[in-house]
Amino acid sequence: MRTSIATVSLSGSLTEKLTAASRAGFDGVEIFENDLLASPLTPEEIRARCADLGLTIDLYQPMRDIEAVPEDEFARNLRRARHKFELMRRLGTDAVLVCSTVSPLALDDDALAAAQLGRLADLAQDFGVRVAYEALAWGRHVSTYDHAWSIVEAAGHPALGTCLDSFHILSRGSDPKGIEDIPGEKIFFLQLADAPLLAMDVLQWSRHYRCFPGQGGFDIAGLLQHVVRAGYDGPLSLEVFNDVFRQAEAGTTAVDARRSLLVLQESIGLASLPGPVVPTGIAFAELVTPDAEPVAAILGALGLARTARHRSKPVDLWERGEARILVNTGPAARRDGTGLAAVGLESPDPEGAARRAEALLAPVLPRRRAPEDAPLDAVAAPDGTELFFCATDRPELPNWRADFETIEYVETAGDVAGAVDRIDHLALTQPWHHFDEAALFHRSVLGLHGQESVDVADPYGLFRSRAVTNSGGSVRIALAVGPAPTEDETRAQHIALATDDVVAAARRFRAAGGGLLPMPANYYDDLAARYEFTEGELATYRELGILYDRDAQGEFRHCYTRTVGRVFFELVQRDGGYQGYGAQNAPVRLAAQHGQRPLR
Ligand SMILES: O=C(O)c1ccc(O)c(O)c1
Ligand SMILES: [Mg+2]
Repeated sequence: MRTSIATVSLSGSLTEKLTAASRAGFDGVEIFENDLLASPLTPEEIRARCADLGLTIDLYQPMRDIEAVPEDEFARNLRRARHKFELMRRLGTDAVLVCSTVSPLALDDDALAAAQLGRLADLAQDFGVRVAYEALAWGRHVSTYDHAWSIVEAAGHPALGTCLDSFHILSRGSDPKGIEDIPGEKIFFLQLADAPLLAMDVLQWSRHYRCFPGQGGFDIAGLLQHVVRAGYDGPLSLEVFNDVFRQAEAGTTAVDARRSLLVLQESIGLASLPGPVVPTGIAFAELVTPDAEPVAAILGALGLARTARHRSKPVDLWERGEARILVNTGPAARRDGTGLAAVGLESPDPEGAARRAEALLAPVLPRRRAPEDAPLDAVAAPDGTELFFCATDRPELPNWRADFETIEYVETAGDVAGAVDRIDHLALTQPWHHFDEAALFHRSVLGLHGQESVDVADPYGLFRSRAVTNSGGSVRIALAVGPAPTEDETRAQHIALATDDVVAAARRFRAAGGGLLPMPANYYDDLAARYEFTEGELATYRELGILYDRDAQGEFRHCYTRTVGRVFFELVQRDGGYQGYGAQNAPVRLAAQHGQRPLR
């Protein structure tokens, strides 16, 4: 099906919006009246610009407060409509959206509404225009799709149909099954928007919190299935009013939008994409740093050993069990300081994973960073993190480890208490305007499941986190966004290493000279009130800065290292199937971090 996007969904000037929509691969746009009013371009120029960009103008909108009014008022409305139909002729678009009225002048009289919409359609027909009547969820007398349809049906005019908007339908809790009772050719337009499930005034909800399908809590796929069964064959058009997207870069938002439509179409069999290849583990995390020394000191204290060096680049491999961390001191690091730059995901089919990513508009990175490197499939995540699809030590596939030469190192004793053995999770802080996009990206491109989104208060604002995981939990990525007093802190990432004895791990780390993040005494007093601990247990946690959480399945104990540049490490002990990440403790941890000066 053709895809379209309302200009209101994107930021910038009309030209910027159109360019972004075209680059992302949309077939058409809905022109929002305010975008046209604010544009220096004439309607003819807008029409030409769209044509140059390969975009059709599928809808002009909105026309408001037309129907069910006293005759003298309606005469004025028709006059206004005539002006807009003339404008639409210049724009070269033949469909207009009319929202159900919110005017205090409007009467609760369906017969009058039908008669006046019929007369509007008469006039529209003279201009070759079709009128699509949409029920706003907060319409004065008409607020549900079935009510709007009954008025359109009563009017019985060929130039009058209905516009369905998933937000208005689902926010009212209407049953979308009834859509199948509307003849497909009378559904003149379909607007799609998702939204988080919030209990709030529906107008505010609609104007500020809409998001792209798959990013909220509505069953957009289910609704779309009813619309398709009704026989609708017009465009799938995204109409998303969202405070964040209004400020984000239009190009990125448009790609995010198109990705959401592709996934939506795939979910109901309207598009066929290379299937998801779910990663089975984290092969490595790659840090870049201008100065390896502080990073090496922390990794060493965490019990990892430097085991190999890249054959041609200043990259070291540190490992312990299945926990592998690359430390890259190449040129990128000198530009940007210490940070997490790349993640290797163990993939059953690296090439297939990259094909899906590409089909879902992820930027594909060159397969080789240098001629002598193993050809690895890689894409960039929305936050710029490079994701490598890896096959570690599988003879038939290129192996990233083959790029590394083993170096002599002293094997630290085998089974030490508290040794880390793998990466439990990665926490990737997202730029604030990429949060929803990041969650959809990781779910759709990588085939990971999204866990519940968690909001907690941070000393400097709201900290929001949402984890995506594979079904066994061997890949866990916590996507987060939160304000912080410094730029580095808002971009901080962390690597959580799993151990089966966090107390021993923390002690060893400290004994090896590692700096643990101290936690406030008040936190432990509160823990003592909430849970019963064995004799001495809490004193140990207090001494080491270990945090504690519990869910229905099990327990979680974790502590943090000091930050180096924009990176810190967490030691975690998960017991009995605990599924979370200690979000309860995040405000305390964040406050403790804000009070620390990072190591350079
Ligand atoms: O919020 C509004 O006014 C508005 C306008 C046009 C639409 O299509 C819509 O769904 C909402
Ligand atoms: Mg709408």
